[in-house]
Order: sequence, then structure tokens, then C-alpha cells
Amino acid sequence: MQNLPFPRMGPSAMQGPRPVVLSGPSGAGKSTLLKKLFKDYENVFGFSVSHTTRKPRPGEVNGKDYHFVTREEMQKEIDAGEFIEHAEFSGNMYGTSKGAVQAIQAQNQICVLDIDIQGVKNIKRTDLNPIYISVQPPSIDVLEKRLRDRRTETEEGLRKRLTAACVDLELSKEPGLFDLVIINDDLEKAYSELKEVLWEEIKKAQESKKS
Ligand SMILES: Nc1nc2c(ncn2[C@@H]2O[C@H](COP(=O)(O)OP(=O)(O)O)[C@@H](O)[C@H]2O)c(=O)[nH]1
Ligand SMILES: Nc1ncnc2c1ncn2[C@@H]1O[C@H](COP(=O)(O)OP(=O)(O)O)[C@@H](O)[C@H]1O
Repeated sequence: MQNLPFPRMGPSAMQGPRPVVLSGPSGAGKSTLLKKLFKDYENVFGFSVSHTTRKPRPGEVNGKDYHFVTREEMQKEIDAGEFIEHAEFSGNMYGTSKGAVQAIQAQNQICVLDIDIQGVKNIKRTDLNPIYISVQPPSIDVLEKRLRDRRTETEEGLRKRLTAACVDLELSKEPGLFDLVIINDDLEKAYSELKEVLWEEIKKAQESKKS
């Protein structure tokens, strides 16, 4: 992260349920897994809505999937110190604002961040203390097929994402970077593994809602 000192969320970040970071190559299945999780555990999880300068895809809702902004708007907020982390990915800016995380933590929900590997490294320098999970495809060929079938990218976008995917898979081998790596081959199996690692936090969040 360029801006020092590294952001600290303050003591409140240490209270309440532990956040969860989901990372991994574009097209690995993060959104698909998260959609299932949010459907099955409504109110337990809250999605950290990132800012991005990329254009919305059909069906994406501003303020729900992302805060869609211009580069100028985003840079202004970064300069004002409003972001925990930010990164350039495939020609666009992405970032997690302090407000996005605080909005979820204020509701005592498990805050879920879907961020790239640069974001993971930058979050490691904060006191957010999340569980770090990498979702990975069974192979680059499968990833390419899934990205093509998703039909969200131009040929150039696809190439950039595949190049970034190879870098991501290499960097993800760093020992201790992730608490868990999930290979998303069979979706139901991958989802079971995700639920299993989050089980304790889910139980805690459900208990605290009862009391
Ligand atoms: N560092 C960082 N990465 C983000 C953030 N939001 C999304 N990303 C990552 O940006 C990449 C591209 O996201 P997106 O354009 O939605 O494409 P998709 O992952 O292929 O659906 C993914 O790896 C996301 O995890 C953020 O706030 N910070
Ligand atoms: N286990 C799986 N088997 C087959 N297709 C999958 C699987 N998981 C996800 N997909 C499909 O692959 C594409 C990329 O998944 P997505 O959740 O958008 O990835 P990400 O959010 O990591 O970029 C989507 O079209 C999705 O429906």
C-alpha cells in the first residue's frame, strides 16, 4: 500500500465476529459461493461493498454489488483516507472503504470481503484480523472456459484476467498467506468446505442474535 501509515480500524475491529476474506482468480467462483452463503445464512453475513471504476455488468446494482465510481471520485476518497485498501486490477481501480466494513460490523454481522491478492496483502497490514480463504479453479483451462461461458468479458478483458490468474495462483502458494485454499471443482463440495471453515463463526453469530 502506498499510503503510510497503514490504516488501523481501531479497537472496535477486534470485537464482534471475525471478518472473512475471499480471494482467488477472477472466475474461480467467489461470487457464486458467496451467493449461496448469503442465501442460506441471511442476516449472519454482510457483504463489504467495494468501490470500482469498472463499468457495471448487466444485472449488477450500484450500492449492492459495487459502488460504481469514476477514477477521479475514487482517487479523491482515497486521498481523504477513506479506504482500508485499494488496488489496480485489469485496468480498473477497486477498493474497500472504511465505511463499507463499518456498516456491516455495526450490525454485528460477519463481514465478507471479495478482494484480489494485492488486497489480501494490504489487509494483512491492518488489524482487521479476518479468516483468509483462496478460491481456486481446478485448472487454468477450466477457468478460461468458465470465464468465457460467463460472457462478461471482452477478449482483451479475458486475457488480462487469465494473466492475473496465473500470477494469483503463484503468489497464493506463499506459506501462511491463506488459512484455507478451496479448489472449486464440484460446486457443492467447495461450498461444504467453505461452510465448514466458517462454521464456528456462523454459530457464534447465530447465538449472539438469539441473546
Ligand atoms: N483489492 C481489492 N480487490 C477487489 C475489490 N473488490 C473486488 N476486487 C477484486 O477485483 C477482481 C475483479 O473483480 P470483478 O471485476 O468484479 O470481476 P470478477 O471477479 O471476474 O467477477 C476480483 O479478483 C475481485 O476479488 C476491492 O475492494 N479491493
Ligand atoms: N463449481 C463450478 N462448476 C462450474 N461452473 C462454475 C462453478 N463455480 C462457478 N461456476 C461458474 O463460473 C463462472 C465464474 O464464477 P464467478 O462466481 O462469477 O467467479 P468469481 O466471482 O470468482 O469471478 C460463473 O459463470 C459461474 O456460474
